[in-house]
Formats: sequence, C-alpha cells, structure tokens
Amino acid sequence: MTDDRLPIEVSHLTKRFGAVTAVHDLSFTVEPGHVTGFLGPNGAGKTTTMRILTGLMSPTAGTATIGGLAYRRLPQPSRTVGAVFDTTAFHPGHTARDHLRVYAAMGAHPDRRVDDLLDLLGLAPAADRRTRTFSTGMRQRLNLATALLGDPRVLLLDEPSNGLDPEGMSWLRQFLRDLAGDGRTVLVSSHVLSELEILADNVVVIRHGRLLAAGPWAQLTGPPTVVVRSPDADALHTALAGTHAERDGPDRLRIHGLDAPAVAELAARHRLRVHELTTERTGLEQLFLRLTAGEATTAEQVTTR
Ligand SMILES: Nc1ncnc2c1ncn2[C@@H]1O[C@H](COP(=O)(O)OP(=O)(O)OP(=O)(O)O)[C@@H](O)[C@H]1O
Repeated sequence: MTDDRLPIEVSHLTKRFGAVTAVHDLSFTVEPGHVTGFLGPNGAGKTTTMRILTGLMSPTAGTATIGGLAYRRLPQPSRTVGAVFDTTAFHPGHTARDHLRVYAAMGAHPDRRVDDLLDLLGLAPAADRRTRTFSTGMRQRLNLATALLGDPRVLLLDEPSNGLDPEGMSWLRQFLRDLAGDGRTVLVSSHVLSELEILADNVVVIRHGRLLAAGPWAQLTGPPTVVVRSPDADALHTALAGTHAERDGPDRLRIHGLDAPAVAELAARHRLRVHELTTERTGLEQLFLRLTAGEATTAEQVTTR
C-alpha cells in the first residue's frame, strides 16, 4: 500500500436491529496522526459503528470506510486494521505467548512479532503465565498486542481503558500517542469522558446513534475564562474596556477572550494589584452532560455555544 495514512470515513451510516435503530444517519471522519475519542453513553451505538467498520456487521444504509474502502474490500484487512473489542475472550489455560501465537498463525503474521509485541507491551515477564491469572491492565495490554500483530495503520479500540488504574491510563496515553505520532489512525471508544480527555486529541460524541459533536477538545469546550481577584477590581474592569469582562463579587472579575498572561500584563501596565489569577475551562463533564441531556443537537450549537 503506497499511502499509509488511512482516514476513517463514516457517511450517513444507519444500523437497525428490528425495531431498534442503533446508529442513525451518522457521519464523521477520523484523521490519521491523531488519537480520536469516540464518546457516548451506554447503548449510544459506538460498538455497532466499530463492528461495521471492521466488517463484523453490515450497515442497513450508508458507508463506513478505511482509506476509502469498506473493510471487506481492503486488500490486506488484518494488516490494515487492528481492532480490540471489550468482549475479546482469552482461553484461560493459554499463556500470553500461546494466545498471541494462535492469532499470529490465524493472520499469517510472522512468529517473531509475538516476542516483539510482548516486549513492546511490557508483557515479556508474564509471557508464560496463564491468562486466567492476568490483571485487567495486563488483559488490556494483551488485547492491544493482539490488535497490533499485523502492524496495522488503523486501530479501533473499544473501551481499552476499562478498568485501568491511573498508571495504566498514563501508559496507555503515551502508547496511543506514539502510535498516532507515526501517522496511524487511532479511534478509541469510551463512555467515560474523563478517560477520553486523557487519551484523545479529538473527540466524536454520539447519543442514540446520532452525532452530537465532533472536533478537537478545545473547540468543543470553548476558550478559557480567566478569573481575577483584585482589590483594584473597579480600575481593572475599566482597563479591560473592549474585552468581555464581568463582575463576579466585589473583588472578582471573569474575563473572556484574554488568557491569564495577557490579563496579568495588562494589570501590571496599569499598576493594579492582582491577588489571584486562575483559568477555568468549560467543564468537560458539564459539556458532556449538556450534550447528552439533549440541549445541543448539532456540532454548530456546541462550538458556537
Ligand atoms: N445484535 C444486536 N441485536 C439487537 N440490538 C442490538 C444488537 N447490538 C446492539 N444492539 C442495540 O443497539 C444499541 C447500540 O448498542 P451499542 O453496543 O452499539 O452501544 P455502545 O455505545 O457501544 O454501548 P456500550 O457503551 O454500552 O457498549 C443498543 O440499544 C443495543 O441494545
């Protein structure tokens, strides 16, 4: 394959199971070179979308492509796409090495990939332990190793952070960033916003199978607000004429459209005292609750606030 930067494109995708519409006219793009979060409450349609992307299910309508091709039309699917689903089961009597060897044989991947991946995922010391003794974190790593056997350019990971402790999260963040840094396309689902905030650069938010918002975090949460506490709040308010500032108590101002260093410099230029200067971002939890409560229904409504 000459072009190894392969975007994921979901276009007007619909999937019905009898009376249930799991995915409804869903469209979004996932760019290579970034980790993109796929966020939605339980039952939102994330797994269904990812299953369609990996050819495990057919859509009722619309398309889901990788580098412009449906999974079934990819010339070397297992070398192009690596997927991890939450439900991936291990044979409890198999060791980590056995497990990877079985999958390497199924995908006709060279056996040496097994040892390379055990090393890469930090599983070498546990390579000959039976998977039934594995912690959640080790299972997640073994899942990732399995997905990486074919050295794929696209990774679809369904809830890979489920059950990880903070150290595991920090490791996963770096690991996914390194994969994306190499031009890979990485889509990671979760129903927990704070996890995706750590792991992903961009996010696609869905609810009831429909798109709610998509884009980089900063674009979705809006610019920061600077809160200043100053005994010279009146004079500072006057000095801030032309920016959007509002009183928030006798000695406090909330300022939009300037960052904290700019506010500090302006105060210094006017020789005004600053006792406290903090930056607040629109709470991501708040954003998600607002989105999933149905106040916003399109990306525009979210980005323009
Ligand atoms: N095989 C199926 N048959 C019938 N309904 C299904 C099937 N698979 C999924 N659904 C339904 O489709 C909807 C979307 O489910 P899906 O698993 O895609 O959501 P999800 O966002 O991945 O949720 P979770 O975070 O709980 O995994 C749900 O209402 C689910 O019950």
